[in-house]
Amino acid sequence: MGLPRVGPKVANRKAHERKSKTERKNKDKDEIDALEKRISDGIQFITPPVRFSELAISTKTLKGLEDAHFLELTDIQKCALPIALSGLDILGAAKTGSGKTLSFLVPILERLYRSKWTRFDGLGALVLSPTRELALQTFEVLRNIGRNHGLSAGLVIGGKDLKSEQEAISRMNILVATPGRLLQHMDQTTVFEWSQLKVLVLDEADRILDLGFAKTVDAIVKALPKERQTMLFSATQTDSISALARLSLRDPVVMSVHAQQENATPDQLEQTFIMCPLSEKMDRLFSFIKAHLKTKMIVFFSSCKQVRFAYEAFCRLQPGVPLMHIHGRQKQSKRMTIFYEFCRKPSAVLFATDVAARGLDFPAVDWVVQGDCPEDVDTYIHRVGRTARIGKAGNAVLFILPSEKHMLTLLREKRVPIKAMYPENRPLPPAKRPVRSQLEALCSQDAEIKYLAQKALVSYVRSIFLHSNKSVFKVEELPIDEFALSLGLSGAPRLRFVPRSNAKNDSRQLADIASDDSDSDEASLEETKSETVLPKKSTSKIDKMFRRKNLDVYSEHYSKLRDQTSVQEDDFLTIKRKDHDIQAEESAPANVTLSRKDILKTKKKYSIKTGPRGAHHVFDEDTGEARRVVPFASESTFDHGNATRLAEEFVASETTQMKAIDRDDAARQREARRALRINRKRKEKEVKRNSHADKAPRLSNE
Ligand SMILES: Nc1ncnc2c1ncn2[C@@H]1O[C@H](COP(=O)(O)OP(=O)(O)OP(=O)(O)O)[C@@H](O)[C@H]1O
Repeated sequence: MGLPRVGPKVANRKAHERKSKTERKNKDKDEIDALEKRISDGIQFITPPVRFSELAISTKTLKGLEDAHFLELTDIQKCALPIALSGLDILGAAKTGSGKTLSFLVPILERLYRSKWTRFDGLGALVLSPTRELALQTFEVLRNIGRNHGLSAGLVIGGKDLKSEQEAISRMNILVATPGRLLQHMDQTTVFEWSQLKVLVLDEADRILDLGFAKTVDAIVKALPKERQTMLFSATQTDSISALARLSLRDPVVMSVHAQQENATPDQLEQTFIMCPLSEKMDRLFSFIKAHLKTKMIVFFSSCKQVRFAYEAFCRLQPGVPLMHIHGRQKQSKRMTIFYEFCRKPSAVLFATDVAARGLDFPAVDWVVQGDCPEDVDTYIHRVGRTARIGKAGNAVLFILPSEKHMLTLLREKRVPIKAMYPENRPLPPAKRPVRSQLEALCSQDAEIKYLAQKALVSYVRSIFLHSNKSVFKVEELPIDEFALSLGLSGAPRLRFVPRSNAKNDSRQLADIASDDSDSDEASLEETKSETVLPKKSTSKIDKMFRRKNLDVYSEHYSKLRDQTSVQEDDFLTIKRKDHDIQAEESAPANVTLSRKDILKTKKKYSIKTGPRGAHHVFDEDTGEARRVVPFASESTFDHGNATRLAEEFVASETTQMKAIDRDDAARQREARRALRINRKRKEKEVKRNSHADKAPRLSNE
């Protein structure tokens, strides 16, 4: 058998293909030579470019940009692109929504194109993003503008099958990745090769460097080749020299595009604050949503528990606008669905944690509402940056407590122009749609809402306790009981970590909190279980009943949460709290096994104060807590009695107790409502008095 004969037609086609391939190669080579010359001549620096077509970039990239309707450069792009295209390292800061993404994606495509990178050359560029959502968004932009190049690009963010990622990753020329998952591949994927890498980008660099990613990023950077271009971009610039040194930037060009401008936030962004007591927040938030039904709004809270409570409670109150919520404890697929759904809706309210605060490009957001005071000015800037993007108008409102008013000074110091929504020297007008009584009703009828309200409260107070800036966040000034009432609860749960003046075990309290994370439902659940619904000293039957009833709710949630969290593959989406003032030494006791002396002390204290004499106890070796040993009854000693009678007796006693609890609950709610009524009337009178005073003729010296 000979070789298969090739017909003249096929041979012609192959020859034609070869010819056009050679022509294409030659054309590319000519273009690359011309581009290299323009770049080395520094032509781009002579006349600052206005349009993408004026840059020294390939026709393939230019076409991709034009097809995506990117024609003119934004300020940061005008500054960064000529420098990045010439291969220099960059440290870039520019306002939110100013177009930083293209400032590094275009240079990546160009660098690989000019190096004649092929799919067989392996990894050429790496973009690190702090969150999966941001990575996905960057990847989409890259796919859009890079479609005419023959390069391969991959998204490495976890949440997907590691094996399938492992197979694909070795073929990728450009990767957009979150640090945790990338490091996992560097460790475990043997075929993954990065020794030729030319460009490294850190998007939202300050966050990647500050918030718990440091070690991961260190490990990644250490493994990458030293000869590379490195670019860092953020809306708020990091100035930590050590952080930058770790990334081994070579004489980076530092650009702070909007540093000279009067404001650190977009000029077309209208920023206001409402200073109101904590106990009025829910009323005012709901009223605000009701007053802006035809708009698209993001409402930020600092923990996912607050997000969940606001979302679930407001859903039941049906404000008349679609409500959504997004936080770090949801499954990745769910977050994606919510993200796209919110993008599509013409009007909607999205309750969110700071997982949505950075980099995400939600189109046409009218309002950013900050339901609680952000941790610092940078977080404020990133949150409000979800609106007023690329020259569009936008509005932001910050709900702030009177005790947090120092934050306003900090904001103004950092050139954030924020003004009061209502005149500061007068009392606030009453909320138009108060929801307190509805929340009360919800809490008493719906165990889930009550559970979420308790958790939201604990989590909020904890977040205030953990914030490092004590001139703004003063946990001791929080009106916790009033806040509890405003959430619909009949009282505040016990909060072990709220500092008390005579607290002897402060370090232990601190340790309890340090071991928790504001966005970590599961971790704090254990604590909340023991703190809020299982007060250790409660002894009445009602207390016991209350404990039993709520434990069911908790345990149901607990198992759901366990299911939910077990499918999450990596943890870097969880917002990690930044440098709060809990020192390592302070937090140590949580994990330290108590000394024998300490255990003996605890044993003694317990037996003297509380233990029944002669009872048999065991002591937990780790915590030193004493438990009474209840002996099992033996077959012979256990009196079974009549099962039906026992059951009837049990049901009867439980029913009596339930009724007692209901009566007690109703009385407490009546009392709370009465207090509210009195308060409201007092305020109305005050407002009336003030308005009369305003209308009264003024005396003048003239
Ligand atoms: N040259 C341009 N012309 C028109 N639109 C642009 C241009 N560059 C970027 N955009 C659009 O502006 C929006 C914001 O861009 P981008 O997300 O890159 O901003 P950013 O500065 O990274 O924001 P953040 O700091 O919030 O992450 C996007 O919708 C993007 O498509």
